[in-house]
Amino acid sequence: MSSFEGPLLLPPSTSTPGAPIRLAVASLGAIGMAVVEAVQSGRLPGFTIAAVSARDIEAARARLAPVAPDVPVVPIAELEPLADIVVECAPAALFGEIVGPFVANGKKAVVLSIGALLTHGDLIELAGRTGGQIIAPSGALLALDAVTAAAEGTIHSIKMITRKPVKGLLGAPYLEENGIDIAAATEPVKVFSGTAREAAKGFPANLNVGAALALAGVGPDATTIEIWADPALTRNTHRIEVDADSASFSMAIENIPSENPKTGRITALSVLAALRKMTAPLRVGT
Ligand SMILES: NC(=O)C1=CN([C@@H]2O[C@H](COP(=O)(O)OP(=O)(O)OC[C@H]3O[C@@H](n4cnc5c(N)ncnc54)[C@H](O)[C@@H]3O)[C@@H](O)[C@H]2O)C=CC1
Ligand SMILES: O=C([O-])CC(=O)C(=O)O
Repeated sequence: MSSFEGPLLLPPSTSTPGAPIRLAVASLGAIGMAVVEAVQSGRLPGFTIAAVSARDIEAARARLAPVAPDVPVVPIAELEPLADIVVECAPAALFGEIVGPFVANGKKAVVLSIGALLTHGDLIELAGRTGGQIIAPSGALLALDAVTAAAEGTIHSIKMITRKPVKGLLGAPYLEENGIDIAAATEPVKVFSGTAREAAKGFPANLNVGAALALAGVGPDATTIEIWADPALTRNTHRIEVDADSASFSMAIENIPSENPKTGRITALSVLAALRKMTAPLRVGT
């Protein structure tokens, strides 16, 4: 469950009509920095970076200096009063601390550590009570539009097969707990087969896409995940296979890693696309 135990404050605070929507970015890793750079360069009209948080405040100020010298770097607990929306892109363990204050105040949270949502159902309920909203963009995955549409009917089965370069999986608790050593692998190794819930627990920094697929479709216990470490790969690849009463489909994505080898470059772009859709006169896709 969430560690967030803050107050439930109603009604939601709002920004001045016509003013840019104020974004808080937590934190300044591969995704956060890409979002800040895009907004600062004017690629997302109508939005402004109001504040960021980081583990090392001085290092973050130095990182921001060339692109956003005036943006305040503040502790996570100080973000909410400064912004309308938070972009959560920090280690999963900080999820409740980052998202809680925003949804408690009827605000939106765009979240990337989607695996953490499986143990923070209380925050979804909280958002339901306050009028806040938790938005999980497609991130590094594809086809969530078709999965959510199929879920309006009956989905018979959903499976995802993830293949990652070895360095995209190193350090995952599941590997350490089960004594699986992939560092010296010379051919593809199947390291996990189970449910999306088990995958989120065992690979908290590597498999948010499994949790996203589960939440879009039939839930974490009915979604099947297979994970392979493949030393020949340079891209994180995800193939999903869906069988529903409305359609059957299988789709795959090959993600070019960002500066963080666990994270595909497309993830930060999906945040920009999700934010843009919030105010766009035309929305394409569900
Ligand atoms: N939904 C999706 O499809 C995807 C989700 N993700 C998830 O998004 C999140 C962010 O990913 P990346 O940007 O690649 O991670 P990253 O590791 O590049 O950045 C995380 C940042 O959080 C900072 N941090 C650590 N402790 C902190 C603290 N106590 N307070 C504030 N900041 C702190 C780190 O210094 C780092 O700058 C991760 O949870 C990752 O698993 C990543 C890729 C795809
Ligand atoms: O799901 C994740 O956390 C990251 C991922 O697989 C990718 O970027 O391809």
